[in-house]
Amino acid sequence: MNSQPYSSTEKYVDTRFLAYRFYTETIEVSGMSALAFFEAGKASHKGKRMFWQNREKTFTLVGLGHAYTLSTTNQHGRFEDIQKDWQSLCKQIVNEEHSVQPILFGGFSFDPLNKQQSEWTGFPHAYFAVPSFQLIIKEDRAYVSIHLITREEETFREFEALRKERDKMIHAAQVSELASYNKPVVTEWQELKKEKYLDSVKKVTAIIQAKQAEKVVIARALKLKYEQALSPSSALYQITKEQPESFLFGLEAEHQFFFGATPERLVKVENRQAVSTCLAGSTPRGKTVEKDTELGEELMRDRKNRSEHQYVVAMISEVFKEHCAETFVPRKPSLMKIRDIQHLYTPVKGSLKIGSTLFDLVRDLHPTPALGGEPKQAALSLIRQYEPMNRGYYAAPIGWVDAQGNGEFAVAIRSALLNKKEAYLYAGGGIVEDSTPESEYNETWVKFRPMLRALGGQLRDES
Ligand SMILES: C=C(O[C@H]1C=CC=C(C(=O)O)[C@@H]1O)C(=O)O
Ligand SMILES: [Mg+2]
Repeated sequence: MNSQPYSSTEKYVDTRFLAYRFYTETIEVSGMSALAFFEAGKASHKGKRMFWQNREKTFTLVGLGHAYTLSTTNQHGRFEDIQKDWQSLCKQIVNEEHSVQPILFGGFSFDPLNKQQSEWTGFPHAYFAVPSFQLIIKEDRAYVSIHLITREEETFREFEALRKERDKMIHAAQVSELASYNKPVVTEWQELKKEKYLDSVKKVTAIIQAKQAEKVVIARALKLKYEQALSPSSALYQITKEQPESFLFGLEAEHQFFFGATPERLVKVENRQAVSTCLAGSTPRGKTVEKDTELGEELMRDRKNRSEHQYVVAMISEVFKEHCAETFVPRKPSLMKIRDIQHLYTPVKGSLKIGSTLFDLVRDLHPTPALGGEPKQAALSLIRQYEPMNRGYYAAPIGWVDAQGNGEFAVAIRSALLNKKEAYLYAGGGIVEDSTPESEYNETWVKFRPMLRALGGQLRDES
């Protein structure tokens, strides 16, 4: 089954990987908590762990250790580079597995051309890894795979050592009492560059009114400080408990941990069927059913929010038409209601054309006008000019791909970066011609809520 990765899309072949052998071995294990397995990797794989759970909760992935990492400094061809290297690596897979496939997990930064100094010291502009130990939970069954990618001829001993380590971590994850974590205690709070943010929204709105762009997403950050170093396991525990209806992701890079609970899918490809999500336009949840319904109905009728949303639908539909033989787009949005917020939502579907891949869609979709703006390049340069920060991986594509080119990427919003005893939280909103700084500022508070809950920060009561 692995002999023909990306079967119809042999655009890229690279000889650099010919000397490598990619060994995989999978066993099925009885029920295990993904979080317990993540925690079991702490001693030996801290800084090299990953976590993913899809929105439907039908697919969970934990990766521990790096069998191989892929990165690139090529700012303009980073999506192609990662795809090409992954395809080349997959050709070196020695033994076929039928139950599960090896997975490459990682992400891209939002904008490699943004040169502002930032807190994102551990994260290159493209950062992907094949985990040494991969746990997959799907259809209520759990599988642990070992991956070994090596140029050595003699692998028997190395593989034996990996098996021993695997068994130790599985044992630890199965027998350890399921940890529960208290929320961390915040000692200090900062709204970073609040005045600059408000001023940027004002200026960008004026630029849009002067017809130099149609929509631009402007974001800001909060910085929280703690007495103790923050724990990735604790952060994942909180979002697993509190944000069940979102994609959950976590990615370690050296001593930093980027994680989040995002409702927004960038794109999924399964058996050459592609799905994306247009998500833009927001209002809080109401305290009562009546209030909630009223807020939802107002959102559906609201001119400003409908226009924010429509730019996203138009752009995603355009990209899908390029890469898909048939595209399906509902005529009007519906509401996506999640714990803290309601959004206008339009799913887009299509069947991939021969020659198009998941990475092609990621490259052409990112950033959609839900995170960048319209027109794309003008919006990106306005963000570089006016937004008082460097987004790093916030609002960027995070996700996975398997050896056959199936996979899924989410848009990394409702997210935070943990950096030792500090956390940076990010949120933004779509600026259109009738935006106001105050309402955009209030909207960011609603979007901060999932991460504030996970990280023990104060919630602002909005409704
Ligand atoms: C930019 C964010 O959200 C985007 C996604 C959904 C709704 C949005 C909005 O209504 O402005 C944003 O475009 C964020 O959560 O930081
Ligand atoms: Mg908005």
